[in-house]
Amino acid sequence: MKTQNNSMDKWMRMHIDSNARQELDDLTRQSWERSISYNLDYTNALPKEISSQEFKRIQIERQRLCVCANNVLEPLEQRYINNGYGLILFDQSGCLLRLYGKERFQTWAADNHIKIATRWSEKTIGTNPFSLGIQHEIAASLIGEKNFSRFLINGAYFFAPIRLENGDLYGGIALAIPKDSSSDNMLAWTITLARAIELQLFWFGAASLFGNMSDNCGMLSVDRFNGQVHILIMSDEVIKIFGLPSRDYYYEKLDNIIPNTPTNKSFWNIINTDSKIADKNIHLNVNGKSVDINVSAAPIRQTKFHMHATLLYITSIKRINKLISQYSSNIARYGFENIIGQSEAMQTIIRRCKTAALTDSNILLLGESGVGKDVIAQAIHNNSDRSKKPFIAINCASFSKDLIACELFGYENGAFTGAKKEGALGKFELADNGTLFLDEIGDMPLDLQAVLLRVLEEKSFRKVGGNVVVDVNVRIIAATNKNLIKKIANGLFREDLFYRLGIIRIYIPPLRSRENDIMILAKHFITQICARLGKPVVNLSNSAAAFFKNYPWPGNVRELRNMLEGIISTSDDLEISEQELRRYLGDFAAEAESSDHSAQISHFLQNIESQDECIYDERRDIVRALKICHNNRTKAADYLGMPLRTFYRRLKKYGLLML
Ligand SMILES: Nc1ncnc2c1ncn2[C@@H]1O[C@H](COP(=O)(O)OP(=O)(O)OP(=O)(O)O)[C@@H](O)[C@H]1O
Repeated sequence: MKTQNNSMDKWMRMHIDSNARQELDDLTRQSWERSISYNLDYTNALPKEISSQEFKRIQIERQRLCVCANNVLEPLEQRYINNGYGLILFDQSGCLLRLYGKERFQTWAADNHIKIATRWSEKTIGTNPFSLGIQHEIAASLIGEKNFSRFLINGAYFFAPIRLENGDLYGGIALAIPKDSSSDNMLAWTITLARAIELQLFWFGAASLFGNMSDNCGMLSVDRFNGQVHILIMSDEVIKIFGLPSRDYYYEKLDNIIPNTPTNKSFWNIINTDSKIADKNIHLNVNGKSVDINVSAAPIRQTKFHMHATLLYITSIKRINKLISQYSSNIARYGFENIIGQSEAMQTIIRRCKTAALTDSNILLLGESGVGKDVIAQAIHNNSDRSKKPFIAINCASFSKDLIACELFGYENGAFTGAKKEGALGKFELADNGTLFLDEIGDMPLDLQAVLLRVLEEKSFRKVGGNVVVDVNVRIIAATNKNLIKKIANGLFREDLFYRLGIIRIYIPPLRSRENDIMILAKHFITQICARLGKPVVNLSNSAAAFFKNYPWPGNVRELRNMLEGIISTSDDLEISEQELRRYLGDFAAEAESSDHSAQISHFLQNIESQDECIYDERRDIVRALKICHNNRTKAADYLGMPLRTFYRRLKKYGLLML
């Protein structure tokens, strides 16, 4: 009783006599001076109570701190903490989050107004070790009378800050004990506990960092405790795949995020059976949205740390499909540097294509089969702003009428018998933000042409069997070896689609009319083929070279390359002779010789319609646009995708202003 009275006397003296405060260390004394200046009622000063709503918010915000502190302190609370003392967890603002200790401690704490959902600041309760430690981010201990408020003088308090890896203050832990029971090394104990909590925070922080290392594959790790499944790691990619708001989901119950409903049964089976699985495609409903994922999972058991977790690697099916497409046939390998051609025609084409690549307008490539439309489309893509995005090609002639719609727009799950369960992405979605190359556009069925036109105009579409509108940002490059003008005249190709696709129209002439390119291309292919076959580079004899120039090349560049490959791979001669060429071409060579040049061409090209009409005729296009738009110039300019001012300049240029 005497000591208690002594302590009370000392405490009173410190309140009324500044000399009595000289024995305090500097930081504590300064805090006392400030507390006195606040005019606090030190006999009744209490920490501020926090509303339950605010406290709930703080608990969610500091979920990570609470869980990591629980991991360290709960085992202590159960086994080692004796009845007399306890531990107190604070957040970085001095909010008391949790008390750990047996019943006697809890009662003692309550008697001294040490309760959860209270905020401990110097301004409300005067000098106390918790706010002192938080304010200066230091370990602090205050015993009995060194505390400002009457309610703290019965105890001894040892506070240690809890910091994150980057040094930021995250909270604090305090050991509280009735004053008479305190001993010397208690601050060291508290600091050790704080370090243990920091280590937990670091470990989970590092695990999350690890989970975020890949942008493509998400990591979800869950922990099983008392029959509940909690989230340990949910990487940013998983948050994105599930379409959830971006925040910390640490230790949230998994079924709050992915409800354990029949739709999500396959996913919950993985969690509940806790087995190892690889690459399972799963359909989920998260937050009311359908999500298709590919999952690999592995259980983690760590007995020493009581860890019973499952680690899941999650990738969106959308992404996998995209990769499959990207890495199968859809790679734009060619740049303009790979396009060989010294002829004036080819040089002009390359110049025009380079300019066109910088715009976002649709491009229509016209020309016979094998002239290089595909390689030019790739080069345009690679020279455009979209070069880092997908280049997706589709050959419109190689699908049936029904299939091509699925190929272009994809389908929803169960859209038709035999459809994949998880549905499929179409080329439009795969090409989002990139380029869609519609090869052989002249062979697209008429009804699909109407759909395509709508997609080009609205920049959105519906999947086959689906209702959801999918927005896309795709640049179209279309190509054809068909005479579209003739097709339009025969009602087989939509005129409006022709104009929409051919905002920029580029005609690639056949090889026979690019005489200068034949030998350059031949030499280029010879070097390339010989290198690939590991053979010394072969020459062309003079007469073979002369034969080359006179041959009509109905198959254009493709034919030239195939012929050279056929000859080089079956002969060991170091020179390609004219005889060799004749032998390879057989009847074709004889035919080529037996008729005059123009007859040869028409013979070989009987299936290829003249492209001359396809050559870009701007005047004709403008007249046609005006006719379609009933002479409304604004509409006609829009129809051609031309700025109005340019349109007027063209009207003037072609003497059409009076129309
Ligand atoms: N200027 C060129 N330089 C280099 N290689 C070329 C050139 N033009 C065409 N080729 C090659 O010729 C072959 C045929 O070209 P490509 O497939 O681009 O023709 P295409 O006009 O798209 O034919 P199709 O109409 O049949 O689809 C390809 O292997 C391509 O690499």
